[in-house]
Amino acid sequence: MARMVIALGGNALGNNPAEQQEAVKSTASSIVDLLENGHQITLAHGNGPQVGMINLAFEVSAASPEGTPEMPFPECGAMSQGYIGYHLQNAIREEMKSRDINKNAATVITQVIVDENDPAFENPSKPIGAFYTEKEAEDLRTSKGYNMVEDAGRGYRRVVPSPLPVDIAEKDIISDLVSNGEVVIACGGGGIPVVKTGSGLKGVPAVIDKDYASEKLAELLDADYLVILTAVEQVAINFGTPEQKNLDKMDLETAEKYCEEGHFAPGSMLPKVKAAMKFAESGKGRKALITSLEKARAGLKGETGTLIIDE
Ligand SMILES: Nc1ncnc2c1ncn2[C@@H]1O[C@H](COP(=O)(O)OP(=O)(O)O)[C@@H](O)[C@H]1O
Ligand SMILES: NC(=O)OP(=O)(O)O
Repeated sequence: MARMVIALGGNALGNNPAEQQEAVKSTASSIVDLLENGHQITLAHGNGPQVGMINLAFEVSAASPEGTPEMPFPECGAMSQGYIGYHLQNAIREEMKSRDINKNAATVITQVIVDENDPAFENPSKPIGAFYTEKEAEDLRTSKGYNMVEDAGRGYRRVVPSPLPVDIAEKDIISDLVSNGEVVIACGGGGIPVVKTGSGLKGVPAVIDKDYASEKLAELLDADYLVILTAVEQVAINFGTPEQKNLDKMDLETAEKYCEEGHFAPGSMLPKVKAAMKFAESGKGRKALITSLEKARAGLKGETGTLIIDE
Protein backbone atom coordinates (compact mmCIF):
# COMPACT_ATOMS: atom_id res chain seq x y z
CA MET A 1 0.00 0.00 0.00
CA ALA A 2 1.26 3.45 -0.87
CA ARG A 3 -0.12 6.88 -0.04
CA MET A 4 -0.27 8.98 -3.16
CA VAL A 5 -1.29 12.39 -4.37
CA ILE A 6 -2.42 12.32 -7.99
CA ALA A 7 -2.49 15.48 -10.11
CA LEU A 8 -4.98 15.17 -12.98
CA GLY A 9 -4.24 17.04 -16.22
CA GLY A 10 -6.75 18.81 -18.45
CA ASN A 11 -7.41 15.72 -20.57
CA ALA A 12 -9.01 14.01 -17.54
CA LEU A 13 -11.74 16.67 -17.53
CA GLY A 14 -12.61 17.68 -21.11
CA ASN A 15 -13.41 21.19 -22.32
CA ASN A 16 -16.97 21.91 -21.19
CA PRO A 17 -19.48 20.63 -18.60
CA ALA A 18 -20.95 17.92 -20.88
CA GLU A 19 -17.52 16.68 -21.96
CA GLN A 20 -16.36 16.79 -18.36
CA GLN A 21 -19.22 14.64 -17.11
CA GLU A 22 -18.31 12.03 -19.74
CA ALA A 23 -14.51 12.27 -19.31
CA VAL A 24 -14.61 11.77 -15.53
CA LYS A 25 -16.10 8.28 -16.01
CA SER A 26 -12.88 6.86 -17.44
CA THR A 27 -10.88 9.01 -15.00
CA ALA A 28 -12.86 7.40 -12.16
CA SER A 29 -12.23 3.91 -13.53
CA SER A 30 -8.43 4.45 -13.54
CA ILE A 31 -8.52 5.95 -10.03
CA VAL A 32 -10.64 3.15 -8.56
CA ASP A 33 -8.23 0.60 -10.12
CA LEU A 34 -5.54 2.14 -7.92
CA LEU A 35 -7.81 2.10 -4.88
CA GLU A 36 -8.48 -1.61 -5.48
CA ASN A 37 -4.72 -2.15 -5.43
CA GLY A 38 -4.81 -0.90 -1.85
CA HIS A 39 -3.47 2.63 -2.32
CA GLN A 40 -4.56 5.73 -0.38
CA ILE A 41 -5.53 8.41 -2.87
CA THR A 42 -5.85 12.17 -2.86
CA LEU A 43 -6.75 13.69 -6.21
CA ALA A 44 -5.90 17.19 -7.35
CA HIS A 45 -6.82 18.67 -10.73
CA GLY A 46 -6.37 21.73 -12.94
CA ASN A 47 -8.92 24.49 -13.58
CA GLY A 48 -7.33 26.78 -16.18
CA PRO A 49 -10.09 26.49 -18.80
CA GLN A 50 -12.85 26.33 -16.18
CA VAL A 51 -11.88 29.29 -13.99
CA GLY A 52 -11.39 31.43 -17.11
CA MET A 53 -14.83 30.45 -18.38
CA ILE A 54 -16.55 31.18 -15.03
CA ASN A 55 -14.80 34.54 -14.62
CA LEU A 56 -15.63 35.62 -18.17
CA ALA A 57 -19.28 34.58 -17.82
CA PHE A 58 -19.67 36.77 -14.73
CA GLU A 59 -17.86 39.68 -16.38
CA VAL A 60 -20.15 39.52 -19.42
CA SER A 61 -23.24 39.20 -17.24
CA ALA A 62 -22.18 42.05 -14.93
CA ALA A 63 -21.78 44.33 -17.96
CA SER A 64 -25.39 43.81 -19.13
CA PRO A 65 -28.26 45.92 -17.65
CA GLU A 66 -30.05 42.92 -16.09
CA GLY A 67 -26.77 41.21 -15.15
CA THR A 68 -25.43 39.59 -11.99
CA PRO A 69 -22.99 41.30 -9.59
CA GLU A 70 -19.27 40.99 -10.38
CA MET A 71 -17.73 37.81 -9.01
CA PRO A 72 -14.29 38.16 -7.36
CA PHE A 73 -11.59 35.94 -8.83
CA PRO A 74 -11.03 33.73 -5.72
CA GLU A 75 -14.78 32.95 -5.68
CA CYS A 76 -14.51 31.93 -9.36
CA GLY A 77 -11.72 29.54 -8.32
CA ALA A 78 -13.93 28.15 -5.53
CA MET A 79 -16.76 27.61 -8.03
CA SER A 80 -14.43 25.75 -10.37
CA GLN A 81 -13.33 23.45 -7.50
CA GLY A 82 -16.97 22.83 -6.58
CA TYR A 83 -18.21 21.98 -10.03
CA ILE A 84 -15.26 19.82 -11.03
CA GLY A 85 -15.29 18.08 -7.64
CA TYR A 86 -19.03 17.45 -7.98
CA HIS A 87 -18.51 15.55 -11.25
CA LEU A 88 -15.41 13.72 -10.06
CA GLN A 89 -16.76 12.58 -6.70
CA ASN A 90 -20.00 11.31 -8.23
CA ALA A 91 -18.15 9.40 -10.98
CA ILE A 92 -15.77 7.85 -8.44
CA ARG A 93 -18.62 6.93 -6.08
CA GLU A 94 -20.54 5.25 -8.93
CA GLU A 95 -17.42 3.33 -9.96
CA MET A 96 -16.89 2.17 -6.36
CA LYS A 97 -20.53 1.08 -6.09
CA SER A 98 -20.26 -0.93 -9.32
CA ARG A 99 -17.29 -2.81 -7.82
CA ASP A 100 -18.85 -3.25 -4.34
CA ILE A 101 -16.22 -1.10 -2.67
CA ASN A 102 -17.58 0.25 0.58
CA LYS A 103 -15.74 3.58 0.57
CA ASN A 104 -16.63 7.11 -0.47
CA ALA A 105 -15.26 10.10 -2.33
CA ALA A 106 -15.51 13.70 -1.18
CA THR A 107 -14.29 17.08 -2.34
CA VAL A 108 -12.62 19.39 0.13
CA ILE A 109 -12.81 23.03 -0.95
CA THR A 110 -9.17 23.83 -0.38
CA GLN A 111 -7.44 27.13 0.37
CA VAL A 112 -3.75 27.32 -0.39
CA ILE A 113 -1.74 29.94 1.44
CA VAL A 114 0.60 32.03 -0.70
CA ASP A 115 3.06 34.83 0.10
CA GLU A 116 1.53 38.24 -0.64
CA ASN A 117 5.02 39.41 -1.68
CA ASP A 118 5.49 36.56 -4.18
CA PRO A 119 7.04 38.21 -7.28
CA ALA A 120 4.53 36.24 -9.40
CA PHE A 121 1.92 38.91 -8.56
CA GLU A 122 3.94 41.36 -10.68
CA ASN A 123 4.43 38.91 -13.54
CA PRO A 124 1.21 37.18 -14.70
CA SER A 125 2.14 33.84 -16.29
CA LYS A 126 -0.68 31.29 -15.82
CA PRO A 127 -2.81 30.80 -18.95
CA ILE A 128 -6.55 30.49 -18.27
CA GLY A 129 -9.78 30.30 -20.26
CA ALA A 130 -10.22 29.89 -23.98
CA PHE A 131 -7.78 30.38 -26.87
CA TYR A 132 -8.09 33.50 -29.03
CA THR A 133 -6.70 34.82 -32.32
CA GLU A 134 -4.10 37.59 -32.22
CA LYS A 135 -6.76 40.17 -33.17
CA GLU A 136 -9.20 38.97 -30.48
CA ALA A 137 -6.37 39.02 -27.95
CA GLU A 138 -5.56 42.63 -28.84
CA ASP A 139 -9.26 43.59 -28.43
CA LEU A 140 -9.41 41.90 -25.00
CA ARG A 141 -6.24 43.71 -23.92
CA THR A 142 -7.86 47.02 -24.80
CA SER A 143 -11.46 46.37 -23.70
CA LYS A 144 -10.88 44.37 -20.51
CA GLY A 145 -7.28 45.13 -19.61
CA TYR A 146 -6.38 41.41 -19.69
CA ASN A 147 -2.76 40.29 -19.98
CA MET A 148 -2.66 38.09 -23.09
CA VAL A 149 0.16 35.83 -24.30
CA GLU A 150 0.72 33.36 -27.09
CA ASP A 151 0.41 29.82 -25.61
CA ALA A 152 2.72 27.17 -27.12
CA GLY A 153 1.63 27.75 -30.75
CA ARG A 154 -2.03 27.04 -29.88
CA GLY A 155 -3.34 30.63 -29.87
CA TYR A 156 -3.56 33.51 -27.39
CA ARG A 157 -4.77 33.18 -23.80
CA ARG A 158 -5.32 35.42 -20.83
CA VAL A 159 -2.64 35.08 -18.14
CA VAL A 160 -3.00 35.76 -14.41
CA PRO A 161 -0.48 35.69 -11.53
CA SER A 162 0.53 32.22 -10.30
CA PRO A 163 2.19 32.41 -6.87
CA LEU A 164 3.86 29.38 -5.28
CA PRO A 165 2.00 27.39 -2.62
CA VAL A 166 3.31 27.86 0.93
CA ASP A 167 0.83 25.88 3.06
CA ILE A 168 -2.60 24.27 2.84
CA ALA A 169 -5.31 25.43 5.23
CA GLU A 170 -7.32 22.17 5.12
CA LYS A 171 -4.35 19.74 5.31
CA ASP A 172 -5.48 18.08 8.57
CA ILE A 173 -9.01 17.24 7.44
CA ILE A 174 -7.64 15.94 4.11
CA SER A 175 -5.20 13.75 6.04
CA ASP A 176 -7.99 12.40 8.32
CA LEU A 177 -10.19 11.46 5.35
CA VAL A 178 -7.42 9.81 3.36
CA SER A 179 -6.23 7.86 6.43
CA ASN A 180 -9.75 6.44 6.61
CA GLY A 181 -9.40 5.08 3.07
CA GLU A 182 -11.70 7.60 1.39
CA VAL A 183 -10.78 9.16 -1.95
CA VAL A 184 -10.30 12.87 -1.36
CA ILE A 185 -10.46 15.50 -4.09
CA ALA A 186 -8.44 18.47 -2.86
CA CYS A 187 -6.37 21.40 -4.07
CA GLY A 188 -8.56 21.61 -7.17
CA GLY A 189 -7.22 24.23 -9.57
CA GLY A 190 -4.13 24.47 -7.38
CA GLY A 191 -6.36 25.56 -4.47
CA ILE A 192 -7.99 28.93 -3.82
CA PRO A 193 -5.03 31.27 -3.33
CA VAL A 194 -5.27 33.04 0.04
CA VAL A 195 -2.99 35.22 2.15
CA LYS A 196 -2.90 35.37 5.95
CA THR A 197 -4.20 38.63 7.43
CA GLY A 198 -4.81 39.77 11.02
CA SER A 199 -8.48 38.90 10.53
CA GLY A 200 -8.08 35.49 8.85
CA LEU A 201 -7.48 34.18 5.35
CA LYS A 202 -8.20 36.48 2.42
CA GLY A 203 -8.58 35.33 -1.21
CA VAL A 204 -6.31 36.88 -3.82
CA PRO A 205 -6.81 37.06 -7.60
CA ALA A 206 -4.44 34.39 -8.93
CA VAL A 207 -4.33 30.75 -10.08
CA ILE A 208 -1.81 28.41 -8.45
CA ASP A 209 -0.23 25.75 -10.64
CA LYS A 210 -1.91 22.45 -9.72
CA ASP A 211 1.33 20.46 -10.10
CA TYR A 212 3.08 22.68 -7.52
CA ALA A 213 0.04 22.58 -5.21
CA SER A 214 -0.11 18.77 -5.52
CA GLU A 215 3.57 18.60 -4.62
CA LYS A 216 2.99 20.70 -1.50
CA LEU A 217 0.03 18.51 -0.54
CA ALA A 218 2.06 15.33 -1.09
CA GLU A 219 4.77 16.67 1.24
CA LEU A 220 2.28 17.71 3.92
CA LEU A 221 0.46 14.35 3.78
CA ASP A 222 3.80 12.53 3.94
CA ALA A 223 2.88 10.68 0.75
CA ASP A 224 5.08 8.00 -0.81
CA TYR A 225 4.24 9.04 -4.36
CA LEU A 226 3.41 12.15 -6.31
CA VAL A 227 1.75 10.94 -9.52
CA ILE A 228 1.31 13.53 -12.27
CA LEU A 229 -1.09 12.34 -14.97
CA THR A 230 -1.17 14.13 -18.29
CA ALA A 231 -1.69 13.46 -22.00
CA VAL A 232 1.69 11.77 -22.63
CA GLU A 233 2.88 8.38 -21.34
CA GLN A 234 6.44 9.55 -20.71
CA VAL A 235 8.50 12.70 -20.43
CA ALA A 236 10.88 13.12 -23.37
CA ILE A 237 13.97 15.02 -24.34
CA ASN A 238 13.98 16.63 -27.77
CA PHE A 239 10.19 16.39 -27.54
CA GLY A 240 8.36 16.61 -30.85
CA THR A 241 11.53 16.29 -32.96
CA PRO A 242 12.92 13.30 -34.88
CA GLU A 243 15.46 12.95 -32.03
CA GLN A 244 12.75 12.55 -29.36
CA LYS A 245 13.82 10.13 -26.63
CA ASN A 246 11.33 9.03 -24.00
CA LEU A 247 12.67 8.74 -20.47
CA ASP A 248 12.01 5.83 -18.08
CA LYS A 249 13.78 7.43 -15.16
CA MET A 250 15.57 10.65 -14.15
CA ASP A 251 17.68 11.32 -11.09
CA LEU A 252 17.70 14.89 -9.81
CA GLU A 253 21.00 15.83 -11.40
CA THR A 254 19.91 14.62 -14.84
CA ALA A 255 16.50 16.28 -14.50
CA GLU A 256 18.15 19.60 -13.58
CA LYS A 257 20.47 19.32 -16.58
CA TYR A 258 17.55 18.66 -18.96
CA CYS A 259 15.62 21.61 -17.45
CA GLU A 260 18.60 23.90 -18.04
CA GLU A 261 18.94 22.62 -21.61
CA GLY A 262 15.31 23.65 -22.24
CA HIS A 263 13.83 20.20 -22.98
CA PHE A 264 10.62 20.88 -21.04
CA ALA A 265 8.18 23.52 -22.23
CA PRO A 266 7.46 26.28 -19.65
CA GLY A 267 3.77 26.26 -18.72
CA SER A 268 3.31 22.58 -19.68
CA MET A 269 6.00 19.95 -18.93
CA LEU A 270 8.45 22.16 -17.01
CA PRO A 271 6.24 22.71 -13.91
CA LYS A 272 5.52 18.96 -13.80
CA VAL A 273 9.21 18.05 -13.84
CA LYS A 274 10.03 20.79 -11.29
CA ALA A 275 7.22 19.63 -8.97
CA ALA A 276 8.39 16.01 -9.34
CA MET A 277 11.99 17.02 -8.52
CA LYS A 278 10.92 19.01 -5.46
CA PHE A 279 8.94 16.06 -4.10
CA ALA A 280 11.71 13.53 -4.78
CA GLU A 281 14.23 15.64 -2.89
CA SER A 282 11.86 16.44 0.00
CA GLY A 283 12.32 13.14 1.84
CA LYS A 284 13.96 9.75 1.72
CA GLY A 285 12.23 7.21 -0.51
CA ARG A 286 9.78 9.70 -2.00
CA LYS A 287 9.10 9.06 -5.66
CA ALA A 288 7.41 11.04 -8.40
CA LEU A 289 5.90 9.52 -11.51
CA ILE A 290 4.78 11.33 -14.65
CA THR A 291 2.60 9.33 -17.04
CA SER A 292 -0.84 9.25 -18.65
CA LEU A 293 -4.11 8.49 -16.90
CA GLU A 294 -4.51 5.25 -18.87
CA LYS A 295 -1.04 4.06 -17.88
CA ALA A 296 -1.16 5.02 -14.20
CA ARG A 297 -1.44 1.44 -12.94
CA ALA A 298 1.30 0.13 -15.24
CA GLY A 299 3.44 3.13 -14.32
CA LEU A 300 3.16 2.36 -10.61
CA LYS A 301 4.27 -1.21 -11.36
CA GLY A 302 7.39 0.24 -13.02
CA GLU A 303 6.30 -0.80 -16.53
CA THR A 304 6.06 2.68 -18.07
CA GLY A 305 6.01 6.40 -17.27
CA THR A 306 8.93 8.53 -16.15
CA LEU A 307 10.08 8.05 -12.57
CA ILE A 308 11.89 10.94 -10.85
CA ILE A 309 13.90 9.90 -7.82
CA ASP A 310 16.72 11.14 -5.62
CA GLU A 311 19.49 8.58 -6.13
N1 LIG B 1 9.65 17.31 -22.97
C1 LIG B 1 8.37 16.95 -23.04
N2 LIG B 1 8.03 15.66 -22.89
C2 LIG B 1 6.73 15.29 -22.96
N3 LIG B 1 5.70 16.16 -23.17
C3 LIG B 1 6.00 17.46 -23.33
C4 LIG B 1 7.34 17.92 -23.25
N4 LIG B 1 7.35 19.27 -23.43
C5 LIG B 1 6.07 19.63 -23.61
N5 LIG B 1 5.23 18.56 -23.54
C6 LIG B 1 3.77 18.67 -23.68
O1 LIG B 1 3.28 19.00 -22.40
C7 LIG B 1 1.94 18.46 -22.30
C8 LIG B 1 1.53 18.45 -20.85
O2 LIG B 1 1.27 19.77 -20.45
P1 LIG B 1 -0.22 20.33 -20.29
O3 LIG B 1 -1.07 19.91 -21.46
O4 LIG B 1 -0.11 21.78 -20.01
O5 LIG B 1 -0.62 19.58 -18.99
P2 LIG B 1 -1.95 19.12 -18.22
O6 LIG B 1 -2.04 17.64 -18.48
O7 LIG B 1 -1.63 19.45 -16.81
O8 LIG B 1 -3.13 19.88 -18.76
C9 LIG B 1 2.10 17.11 -22.94
O9 LIG B 1 0.86 16.57 -23.35
C10 LIG B 1 3.02 17.41 -24.13
O10 LIG B 1 2.26 17.75 -25.26
N1 LIG C 1 -4.55 25.50 -11.88
C1 LIG C 1 -3.95 24.81 -12.91
O1 LIG C 1 -2.75 24.47 -12.86
O2 LIG C 1 -4.78 24.56 -13.99
P1 LIG C 1 -4.40 23.88 -15.37
O3 LIG C 1 -3.71 22.59 -15.04
O4 LIG C 1 -5.72 23.67 -16.07
O5 LIG C 1 -3.49 24.82 -16.10
